[in-house]
Amino acid sequence: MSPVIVLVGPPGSGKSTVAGELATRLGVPHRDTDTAVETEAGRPISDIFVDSGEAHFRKLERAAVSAALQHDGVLSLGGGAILDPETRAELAGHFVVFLDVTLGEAAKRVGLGTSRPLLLGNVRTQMKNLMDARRPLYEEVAALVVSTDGRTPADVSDEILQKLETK
Ligand SMILES: Nc1ncnc2c1ncn2[C@@H]1O[C@H](COP(=O)(O)OP(=O)(O)OP(=O)(O)O)[C@@H](O)[C@H]1O
Ligand SMILES: O=C(O)C1=C[C@@H](O)[C@@H](O)[C@H](O)C1
Ligand SMILES: [Mg+2]
Repeated sequence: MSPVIVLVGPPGSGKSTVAGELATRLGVPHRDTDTAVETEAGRPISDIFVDSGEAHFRKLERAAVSAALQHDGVLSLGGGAILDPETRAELAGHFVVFLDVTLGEAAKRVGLGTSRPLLLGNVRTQMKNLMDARRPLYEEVAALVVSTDGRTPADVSDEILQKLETK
């Protein structure tokens, strides 16, 4: 078994939201690696970062990605999961979709909450650094890039399902 669609992209690109919509429309389960890590650890990601550090979070995330790739349905990854070379290698052969978003739109969507520890401080600056560094990695693993600016999760899902049918 393996997921029919895997979504990657920066925070605020809409991976979790769109994956939920795709799963509902396809009538299959939705898995999200951030949720899996939180369930397994029994605490929110923001607490894992503060108490145990990012490196520890990345270890938990690596294991969660590997496990989730053994299940069917639609899978959304955490924004930084593709930083891991083993994860990128494991994604080969899957239908991976990069949800693209501009800096301004992503910053608006994530707001100023504390649930995304890597964006604390100046959200726009952190987001810009993170997007610049990761864009080549998102592109490397993706079979399809879908722009999400000015589009609803339903519009984004329509495009992905249409491409899935003709792939
Ligand atoms: N196409 C869209 N248009 C407008 N708002 C959106 C769109 N997709 C998602 N959102 C909103 O943006 C916010 C972030 O979406 P979501 O949590 O799905 O992003 P994510 O890519 O999973 O982020 P993370 O990497 O932090 O898990 C949510 O409030 C969601 O409702
Ligand atoms: O972009 C990132 O590195 C992250 C994104 C979120 O999905 C979470 O996985 C965590 O907050 C780290
Ligand atoms: Mg998410």
